[in-house]
Amino acid sequence: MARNKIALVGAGNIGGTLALLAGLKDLGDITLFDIAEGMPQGKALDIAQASPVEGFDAVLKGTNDYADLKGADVVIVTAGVPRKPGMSRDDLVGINTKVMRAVGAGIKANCPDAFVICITNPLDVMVGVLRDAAGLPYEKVVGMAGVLDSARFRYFLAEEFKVSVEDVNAFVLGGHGDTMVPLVRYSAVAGIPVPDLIKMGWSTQEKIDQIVQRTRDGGAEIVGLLKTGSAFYAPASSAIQMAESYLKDKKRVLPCAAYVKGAYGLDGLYVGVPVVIGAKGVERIVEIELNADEQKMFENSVGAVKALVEIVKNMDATAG
Ligand SMILES: NC(=O)C1=CN([C@@H]2O[C@H](COP(=O)(O)OP(=O)(O)OC[C@H]3O[C@@H](n4cnc5c(N)ncnc54)[C@H](O)[C@@H]3O)[C@@H](O)[C@H]2O)C=CC1
Ligand SMILES: O=C([O-])CC(=O)C(=O)O
Repeated sequence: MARNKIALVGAGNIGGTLALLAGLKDLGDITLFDIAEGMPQGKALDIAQASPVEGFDAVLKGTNDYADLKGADVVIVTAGVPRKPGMSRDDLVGINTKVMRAVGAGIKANCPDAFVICITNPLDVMVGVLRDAAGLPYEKVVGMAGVLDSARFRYFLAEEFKVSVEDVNAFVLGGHGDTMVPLVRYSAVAGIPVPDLIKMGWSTQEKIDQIVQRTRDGGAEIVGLLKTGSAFYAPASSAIQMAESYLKDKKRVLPCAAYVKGAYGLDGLYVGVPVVIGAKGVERIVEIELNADEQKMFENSVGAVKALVEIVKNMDATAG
């Protein structure tokens, strides 16, 4: 059987990490695309030279030509600009909208059958712009954020409870911004809900509230430490988990920015909700019940995403 082909559009911090992880996990052949000349070629060669040591067989190619996306089964998009300290993700909307349109056109022309995972920020809005530019079916274009936000939440909870990260389940819904909604009620250790663990004296409501806030600020915490860019190891791991679920038809239930029409009372918007990812792409939107508080927070987050969608529309109107 021929190997799958993974195309990475954007070969920067996340793109390079994605290429290494895809190799280590034997996901297939890897093409690294970037507009910077030489850089994707250099990273591809470097990772190829790690393959004999790590023991994986993959064709690694670096390129500046969209035609090399032909035949890609999965495309992961990180092209664009990351934020620096003092900026919000939303400040990237102008510059990254232009990049998403160029990338979408490249995907449309070369690999319209691929499953596309967008990572570029501001995520929920960028995945919509990318989808529209690529013209792919909605279920084949999805955004990565919820897996990352939930991983941060899980990590902080595991630290607090002094248990393995593997035994902590948690969900973060909504847009990938300051309004994201870490769902305490749906978070659990080996099936024991966090509210029960508080009753059992494992933690306090106050500490859990602090963890919720640290999760919301998770990206900014790393931007503040790195100073020159944003997180890239955990974002790359998160997108690879989504790609693997598609390629292996694992049907993982993962929080992703998916196109929601009907569920959650939404009328067609990309926003973070739990979905099932399998061979058909986003195979199902999982509509969980939200209590009044959770619903209010979710609506607030949806409102923030919609406001940014309007900004993109206004940019277009102004540009004529
Ligand atoms: N969704 C999420 O949870 C997360 C999203 N991000 C976002 O991911 C994006 C990438 O982050 P990094 O890899 O750290 O940035 P980076 O700056 O290291 O890499 C971005 C790459 O995109 C390339 N690029 C720029 N314009 C391009 C174009 N038109 N076509 C192709 N390539 C182009 C640049 O040359 C650069 O190599 C940023 O927008 C960042 O905010 C970062 C972390 C988490
Ligand atoms: O904070 C940022 O700009 C990058 C990002 O989205 C994250 O790490 O969650």
